[in-house]
Amino acid sequence: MREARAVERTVIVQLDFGSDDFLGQLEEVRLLALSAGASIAAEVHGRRASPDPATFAGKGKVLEIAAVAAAANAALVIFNHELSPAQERNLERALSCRVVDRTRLILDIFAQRAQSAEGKLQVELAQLDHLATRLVRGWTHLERQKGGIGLRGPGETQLETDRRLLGARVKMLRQRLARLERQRGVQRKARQRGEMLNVSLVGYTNAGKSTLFNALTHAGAFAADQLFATLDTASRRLWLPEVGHIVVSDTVGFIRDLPHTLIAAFHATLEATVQADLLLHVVDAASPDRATQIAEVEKTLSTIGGADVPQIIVMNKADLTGLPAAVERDEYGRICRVRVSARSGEGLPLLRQALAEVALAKRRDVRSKSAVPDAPALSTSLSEPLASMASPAGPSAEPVQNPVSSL
Ligand SMILES: Nc1nc2c(ncn2[C@@H]2O[C@H](COP(=O)(O)OP(=O)(O)OP(=O)(O)O)[C@@H](O)[C@H]2O)c(=O)[nH]1
Ligand SMILES: [Mg+2]
Repeated sequence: MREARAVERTVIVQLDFGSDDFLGQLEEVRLLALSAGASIAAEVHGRRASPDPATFAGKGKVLEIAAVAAAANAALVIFNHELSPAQERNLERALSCRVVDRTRLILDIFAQRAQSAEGKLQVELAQLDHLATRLVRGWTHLERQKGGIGLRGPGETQLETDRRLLGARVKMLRQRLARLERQRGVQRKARQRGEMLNVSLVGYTNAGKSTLFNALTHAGAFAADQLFATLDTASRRLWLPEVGHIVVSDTVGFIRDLPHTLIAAFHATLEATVQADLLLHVVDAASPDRATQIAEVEKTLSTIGGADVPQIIVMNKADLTGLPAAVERDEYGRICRVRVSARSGEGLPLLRQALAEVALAKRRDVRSKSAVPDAPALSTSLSEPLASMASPAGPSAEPVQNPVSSL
């Protein structure tokens, strides 16, 4: 949609309202800013009981930010918070430079990354939604002022035109998206009816989903130490010995407080993502924030209808934690957690085995439902791959026979 912009000197502002994860959130906004292409010139932190309604930060803090921004010759101030349109406006006036809040920052990264026609439409829709609230609120604000002094100016006409154009564009984008969604729905139904297992990689941004996707499928998906490196869903077939092909999809990562405009615009894609037979929930096991990140992913999954889809937790980046590859099984004997390193490849045989078990279970299920005549032959072929994989002769078999209980 847009060319990557020139590097902008940026000041990051984060206020502490009593969060128990101030440092984790600070680390995250740094990575977000860098992912958007900003250069971080300075940071301002502070503590407050609650946001100031007019300027979010208090008077003294706003003066401090202004001084820091001027000294750093910054063109942009990023607030790692959600600002109201009025707060944004007031701050821009007080700081004499552009102010971007967390939502707009994330929207900007999405806008830079979108590749597919659908992704671009979704990001534009989210941006217009975001802009619309600002225009509408700006408009009421202006209306009130102008009503007071009884003047009508070009600014008002401009806003009115923009608003009408905006409405038309939003409508057109929604129609185009609906068409693409219908097409995809048809493809998905066809896929789901089959015996082939559909697996989606989900997880917090930067957890290593694309790296794992590449390691499993030998696809060339873009993986980078950036937030939201992936925006478009990519699917590849993965061949598993004794099972055949399964389909694995790599998707957009989740983040704390994913802007609701984005969830709304990406709803169809996200929903399609989680309508898989199995979710591989990839976790950056080396991150000190992994517990919060897991909880955030669970939260997002439940808003997009994915809470009930079977899940295997993949504790990734084992090379950084120094812990060995391992699997953990639930009370029914099904693999529920795997520890791997997508980078070194350690533990991937265990993950493939977990996928094979689920794929075979789905096949069994589909065949028993449709009561195909060759069902008895299946039970033989089913037991073979599992037995051969569980054989102590196989290099990946050992940890499966001795599952660890605390990954
Ligand atoms: N040390 C180590 N780094 C890893 C591993 N897996 C991924 N990474 C690194 O983590 C960073 C993020 O990896 P990606 O695969 O792009 O992560 P992602 O979850 O797809 O991220 P988004 O698409 O941005 O949501 C990259 O720098 C990877 O090289 C791993 O097993 N070990
Ligand atoms: Mg990715």
